[in-house]
Amino acid sequence: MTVELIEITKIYGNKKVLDGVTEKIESGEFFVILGPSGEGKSTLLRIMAGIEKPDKGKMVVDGKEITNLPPEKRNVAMVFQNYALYPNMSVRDNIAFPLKMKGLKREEINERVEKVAGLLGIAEILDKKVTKISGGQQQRVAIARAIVRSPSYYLLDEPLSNLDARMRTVARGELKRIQKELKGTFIYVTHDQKEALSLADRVAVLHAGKFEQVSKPKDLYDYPRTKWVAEFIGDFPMNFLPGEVIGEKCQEVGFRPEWVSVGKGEYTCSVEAVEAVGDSRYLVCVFKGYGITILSEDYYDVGDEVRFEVNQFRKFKNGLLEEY
Ligand SMILES: Nc1ncnc2c1ncn2[C@@H]1O[C@H](COP(=O)(O)OP(=O)(O)OP(=O)(O)O)[C@@H](O)[C@H]1O
Repeated sequence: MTVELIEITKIYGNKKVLDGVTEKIESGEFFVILGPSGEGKSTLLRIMAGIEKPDKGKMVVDGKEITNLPPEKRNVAMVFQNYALYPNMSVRDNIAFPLKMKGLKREEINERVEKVAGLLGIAEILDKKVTKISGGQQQRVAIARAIVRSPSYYLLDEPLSNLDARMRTVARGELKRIQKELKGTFIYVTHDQKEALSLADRVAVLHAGKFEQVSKPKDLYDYPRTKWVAEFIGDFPMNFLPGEVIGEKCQEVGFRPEWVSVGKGEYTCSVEAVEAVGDSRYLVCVFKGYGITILSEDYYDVGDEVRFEVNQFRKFKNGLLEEY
């Protein structure tokens, strides 16, 4: 189902945490809200869940306004960071709980629980106590419990954060597969850009109370609309130089560390620090008095002079991307 946010505003004390957030999330979309800590991601998700009320603005699901509906009337699935399973119950009873609350018949409950357990690969542990299964399995049970009711939309707040890095990558893949099978509208909050860029159909970057950019992951990386986004996205921030430094008639140019060729070209910079990643290295350099970072496949060390050329760049004016 489509989820529309219209001018959502939230004020705590004298701080405007959300300042008119507006966006239409399409049916079946995997929509990720990305932003640094404290920008209001969880607040926005709580408003979408109905746990919190906005000071201004509306929320519309499939054309129907639900701004003032409490969570239990919204048919929304929520998976939060600190999922709480019922420790005295089996996996099966945990997943079945929301259906029992709804008063469904036993056969229907069993059928739905088994279907969702199959989807999440936890069919074999249905009769175990939740205290006797691993953290990763508990996470899946929490997801299963949230999705078993066939909700209208799904809210996920950093649901994979207590898994280790390798498990997290596997779990991401599974989550994406589940979302496709369910054809669900997933709204997922994270501060982890790798997670956002690998999961999302579209990413919304939340900054200063607004969605500063809403784009496909690749566009967000290749065409950041503001300097702030360009510096926030990427292992290293985008490099910025006054246009004239590389002979361009514009206020500023921005280029990513890998948008250069190293070992040839008309420019020279000196290496101040090196960060090795796999078989490449980021060279943190000084170029004509400006700090830049470039990616090299060859070995360079601190103090070396490096030739390079810029293969592509973006033009910026007053902190905004010029039209492309
Ligand atoms: N109930 C509340 N009362 C007062 N201030 C709050 C309340 N909830 C959140 N805030 C403040 O609103 C801001 C946004 O908080 P929120 O938890 O939404 O951010 P976030 O982007 O989700 O951060 P994180 O990634 O760390 O969870 C913070 O400055 C926080 O201190």
